[in-house]
Amino acid sequence: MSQPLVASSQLHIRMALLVICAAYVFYRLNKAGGQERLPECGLLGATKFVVYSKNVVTPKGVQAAAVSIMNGKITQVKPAKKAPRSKRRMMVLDYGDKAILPGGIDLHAHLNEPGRADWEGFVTGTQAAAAGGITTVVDMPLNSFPTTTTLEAFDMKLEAADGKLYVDTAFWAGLVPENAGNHSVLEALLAKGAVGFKAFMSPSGINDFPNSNKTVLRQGLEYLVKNDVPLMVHAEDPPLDAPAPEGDPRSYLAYMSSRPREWEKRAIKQLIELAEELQPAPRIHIAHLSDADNLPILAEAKARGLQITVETCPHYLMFAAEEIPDGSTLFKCAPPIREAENRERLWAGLEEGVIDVVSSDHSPSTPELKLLEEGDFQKAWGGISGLQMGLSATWSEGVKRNATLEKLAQWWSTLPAQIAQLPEKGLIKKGYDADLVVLDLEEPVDTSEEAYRHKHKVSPYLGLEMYGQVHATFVRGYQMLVVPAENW
Ligand SMILES: NC(=O)NC(NC(N)=O)C(=O)[O-]
Ligand SMILES: [Zn+2]
Ligand SMILES: [Zn+2]
Repeated sequence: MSQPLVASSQLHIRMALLVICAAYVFYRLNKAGGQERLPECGLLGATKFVVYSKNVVTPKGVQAAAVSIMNGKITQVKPAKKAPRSKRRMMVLDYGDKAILPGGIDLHAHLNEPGRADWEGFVTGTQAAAAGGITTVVDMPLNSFPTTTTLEAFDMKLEAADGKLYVDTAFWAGLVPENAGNHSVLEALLAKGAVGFKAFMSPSGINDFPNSNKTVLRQGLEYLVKNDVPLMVHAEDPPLDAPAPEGDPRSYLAYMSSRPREWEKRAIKQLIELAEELQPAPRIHIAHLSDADNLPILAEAKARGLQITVETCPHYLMFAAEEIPDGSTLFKCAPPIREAENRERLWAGLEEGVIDVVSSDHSPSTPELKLLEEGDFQKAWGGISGLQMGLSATWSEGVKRNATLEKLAQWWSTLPAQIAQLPEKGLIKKGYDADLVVLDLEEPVDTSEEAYRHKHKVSPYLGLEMYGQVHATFVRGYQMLVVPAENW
């Protein structure tokens, strides 16, 4: 039965995107933070237009090229030394030497709706995504209430998202001990359009999303392999008798030591074992890798042909434990941000392709739960707000380490599209969705609170000096104006 099921589940994935897209509300975002409903969907009413720049990131490399767009699709990518002239029926947007990349695809964002929309929600979450050059968000199954582990909960997700999305949005379903062995539930969630499943090997911080051990993961994977869909795993495996955190609750180093490297290593080893034990080979996606010590075993596993993919996050690539002030719970996340030396090895892992993708792991809460005044790392909510900043932060830090635009597009768009199996996304290529981001590589990013479109202005990225400001974001040909044209 596996063949038809694969086809039908992929068809449904596509349909779910289309259904949700049809329910879009399009706004032009203006700098004052207000919203203006566009009279018509589409760029100033145009369904056919051209974007041009001297630095378009195409599958053939960075080229001076004109990208023709019609009805939300890329119809042609034509190398051209100069921008074509606008004609009456064909507007040309000339972005000069700014970079044009395939729109960012963030595989890991907690938008927290329904149930905890006071933490974020679809409106502010997807507006911030557009402002940060992200054209597709894949929403996490937890921190919303209910968690997306049942059919009813998935329906509630879709209903809650209806009419609130500014970028394309797809959904992970949750794999938990209660549904892992119930394959008809997993089947139904895939049929609804889930791109895959997410599981935790450590407590998730949310009571109704319990963690799974290897046996539970195996139960779920036995079904998922038949459908060739990914299982994304929070890979930290704390021992049952893990001691309570010790020391000053405001100390960052005490927090970091309370989630030691062994936890990640033990989890990743088990995931590699599972990938080896099961036939056909399961797709296992390791969420938010923090500990670079795991890179050699991951490289080996990949070299053996296992379908393991790896994600890291901008905060692991940008920050370092030595620089995190005590009491600064803005930086609390799990697994923890480690030392500068570890960060450099993560960059090398990305460069070598052992780490495939960068995603935000945007996991905001209300400001109160971050306990910013007490600065108590043990009690504060674990999760960093950063969906809007992830792409620019990766560029800003990457360029210091000789990262190229081609790599940036791979980490943030091409490979995420492959992992989530989103057809026709992730490349600037004829026939693909016209999802584009225009970046000014040298311009300082506006990291002010006013520019931060998330619900709460609580993030370690605020006020930082970063380079690579987003100038425009196109979602299937619809322009989400971020910087008003007069400021280009
Ligand atoms: N419940 C969460 O949002 N958890 C998240 N929290 C982090 N990363 O600190 C995560 O993805 O593990
Ligand atoms: Zn996680
Ligand atoms: Zn997460």
